[in-house]
Amino acid sequence: MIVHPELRRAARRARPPLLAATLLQGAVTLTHLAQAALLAVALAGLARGDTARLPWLLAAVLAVVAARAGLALWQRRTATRAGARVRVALRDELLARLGRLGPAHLAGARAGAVRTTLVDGVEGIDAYVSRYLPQLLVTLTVPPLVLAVVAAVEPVALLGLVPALLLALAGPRAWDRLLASRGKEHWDTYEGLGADYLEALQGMPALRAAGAVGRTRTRLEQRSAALHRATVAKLRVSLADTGITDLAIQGGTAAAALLACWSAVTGSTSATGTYLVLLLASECFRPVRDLAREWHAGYLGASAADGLAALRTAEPAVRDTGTASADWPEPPELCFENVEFTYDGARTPTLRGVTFTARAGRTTAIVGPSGSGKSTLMALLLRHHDPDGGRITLGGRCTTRYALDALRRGIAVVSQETYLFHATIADNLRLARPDATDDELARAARAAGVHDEIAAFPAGYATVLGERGATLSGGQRQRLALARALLADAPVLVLDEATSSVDERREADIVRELVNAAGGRTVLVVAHRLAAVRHADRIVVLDGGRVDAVGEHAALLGSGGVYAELVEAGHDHREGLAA
Ligand SMILES: Nc1ncnc2c1ncn2[C@@H]1O[C@H](COP(=O)(O)OP(=O)(O)OP(=O)(O)O)[C@@H](O)[C@H]1O
Repeated sequence: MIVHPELRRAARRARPPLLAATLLQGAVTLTHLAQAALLAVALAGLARGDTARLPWLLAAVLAVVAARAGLALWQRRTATRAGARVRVALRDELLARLGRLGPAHLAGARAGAVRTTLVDGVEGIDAYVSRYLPQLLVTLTVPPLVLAVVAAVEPVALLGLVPALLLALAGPRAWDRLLASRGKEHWDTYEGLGADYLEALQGMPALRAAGAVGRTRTRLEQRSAALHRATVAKLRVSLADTGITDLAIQGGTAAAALLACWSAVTGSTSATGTYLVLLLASECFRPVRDLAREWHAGYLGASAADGLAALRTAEPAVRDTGTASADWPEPPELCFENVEFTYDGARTPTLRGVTFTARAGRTTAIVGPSGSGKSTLMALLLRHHDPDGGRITLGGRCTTRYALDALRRGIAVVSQETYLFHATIADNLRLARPDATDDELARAARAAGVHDEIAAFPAGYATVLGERGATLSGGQRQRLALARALLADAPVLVLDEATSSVDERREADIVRELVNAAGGRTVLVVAHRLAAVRHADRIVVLDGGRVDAVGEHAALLGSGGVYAELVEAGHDHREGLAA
């Protein structure tokens, strides 16, 4: 009888249908009691040779059976509705929470584990809440009622029923802690296996390239074997639990029957009373038996409760306390003012006193050696983290004063990791703006340098992409993501290595086209290859988390320093390739 607070909280979301399902479950149980009473009267009549009322009694039994069938169907439907309400509300809440947690949380969590919690964990909660909980309430109320009736008819039978009932309900509680820990063990293994499989599937090209497919298969087999062991261990405890319940039920029923027969033989009870006790003794345990059955359906939910609670209550890396909307009348100016930042657990700061301004409606490039902190700057701008010192302002206001959703909607981002969905090209583009016309799609795709290729596909914009855009080249994927960002029509556009999969000559053209298409937006371009950013209005050079220089291409090149070294390194690399 594990009632985790998370499960109680889940149940509160569907109180009315759950209450109705519980009452209907109670009504179904009462039909069993009514049937037992009618049969007891009929059997007692038969024993006395009185058959006059028999047809009526049998007709009443049939009516009760029919009523039960109807009530059971109604109950099942109501419980399913309650379960669906819990499931939908819980998934919505968890997805919203994941959205708020943002990439900072996902960097530390495994996608497969989160998927398992969201899908299987929530399904388990549904079974627990819609099936186990109503049955639990019925089990706690109906048997005492039956005992009261038995006490009125044949008190001595209580000597068999009460201890057995107490044993059936309280005995398995001794296992609760073990049951909970085995359930958790099983859930953790299950979650880990799900995460491993997802990772192996997504990383198959890398595994194949590294010749590691066989090793991964062996590891997955070991994980599967561990899951099998955890399942058996869990079942063993669960079966011991069920075994005790069954033993108590059978012992209690037999003892009550013997005591009722003894009363009948000694003549201290009427025939009707004896039959009633015999039949009620079995009915007294029916809810307990049903509870044991529903427990197996709800056990997964009870095991997943910790994981769900952890996800639901995980704290985002930043607080969403701002209220300002990000509807700037003009593209906003962006300022980094003395920004300091160190990742959790890192020994050295990633950004040290970064100060620069990206002018409104202009293109600012951020360049620097690998690891200099370019992507971290973008992560701070989008408030995946907040600076430890200094501040970032957009349109003259600190980013923390904007509502997070509004801020992120105001900044369209294309990063080096694009995500395309298993849907048509048009659907993928319209993610950014569902009401965009076909002409607007084509215009954005043209600016991103991908329209001609789309038009050359037999189905054009109706071409269905493989999962994660697997049926496109890396460059095509990036350019589609660029088109999507342009369609979003946000006043600030961030291109974080957005064209790294495009060949160098094409990259410079695309960035130029994009900046034209961005038409007065405030654009930030992070790029390794300097050809792509040499025409930017302003270039910020980062080195080791500090701003090394700010200026235009020619001036930066002329003054030597890190920028000139980067340009030089680019030349050397190209010459090396050409040689
Ligand atoms: N989530 C993280 N947790 C801890 N350290 C991180 C995290 N992300 C980045 N870092 C560290 O912060 C530093 C800056 O990384 P960042 O990705 O911002 O550099 P970058 O200039 O964008 O590099 P690149 O050009 O290679 O993409 C690196 O030393 C990196 O190891």
